[in-house]
Amino acid sequence: MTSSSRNVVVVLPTYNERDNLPRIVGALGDLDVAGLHVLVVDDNSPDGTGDVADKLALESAGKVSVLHRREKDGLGRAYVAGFEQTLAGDAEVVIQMDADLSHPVEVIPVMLETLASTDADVVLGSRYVAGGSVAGDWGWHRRALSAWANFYVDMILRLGVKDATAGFKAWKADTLRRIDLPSVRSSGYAFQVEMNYRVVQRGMRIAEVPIRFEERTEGVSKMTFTVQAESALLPWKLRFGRRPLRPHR
Ligand SMILES: Nc1nc2c(ncn2[C@@H]2O[C@H](COP(=O)(O)OP(=O)(O)O[C@H]3O[C@H](CO)[C@@H](O)[C@H](O)[C@@H]3O)[C@@H](O)[C@H]2O)c(=O)[nH]1
Repeated sequence: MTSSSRNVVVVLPTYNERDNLPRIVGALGDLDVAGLHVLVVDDNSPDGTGDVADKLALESAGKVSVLHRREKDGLGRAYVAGFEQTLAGDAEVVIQMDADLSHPVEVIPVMLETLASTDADVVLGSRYVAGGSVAGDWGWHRRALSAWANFYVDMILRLGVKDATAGFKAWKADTLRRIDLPSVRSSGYAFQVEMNYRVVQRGMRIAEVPIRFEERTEGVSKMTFTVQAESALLPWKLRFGRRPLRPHR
């Protein structure tokens, strides 16, 4: 395996993550995963995250690369751009994770093992299966909002997953190839739900492995009212819109 092999590509979307990025890239570099590559997708962050990413890429001997986008366009579209660039290469697995260290890098080998040893088409890091948890500093309102979001999504879409809004996933590259990525429009929580919906709609299987979700210590969440409103509407659009939920191959 050479340093430029890219069997497993971790896609990290960044918007104002200057302080977090070196830490997460360092933690990923310490993992014992053959052919692991990191693709940072930065939306021209005003805090200079793009420059930090370029420096990390220069120092990485080909293990880190950067996709610069012109302006902030939402987490969902940043992922889609990163996935599309990755699928043009030879990756077998694509990991999606936040760059703010809220997702535990040490679970990546578990996710890879689950993808390799089960019939799962995608594995998600779940806060709500046995063994999963959220950081103790989550206030009651955040816990309630997250629990409500999952209840709401399950009530409308019946996706069969405990943590439908989770943002930490390991995708078989072929699973992503079977999803019509250019037509994915949503962002934030809604992006996670829409991607799960696409998987289930195509008769593919989602597995969940437990994670502990940590609260970010640097920078701020980009969650806005618009993102929350989009998330509230999306399940109805998926269920009753022009692309209703119906498994097909
Ligand atoms: N490139 C780019 N990156 C973005 C953008 N918006 C957010 N990001 C990046 O996407 C990651 C997550 O953004 P946060 O704003 O920190 O998300 P959150 O509120 O903590 O929500 C997370 O957890 C939810 C529940 O699991 C998820 O539903 C949600 O998608 C996200 O993963 C971070 O690395 C952040 O820099 C954007 O417009 N462009």
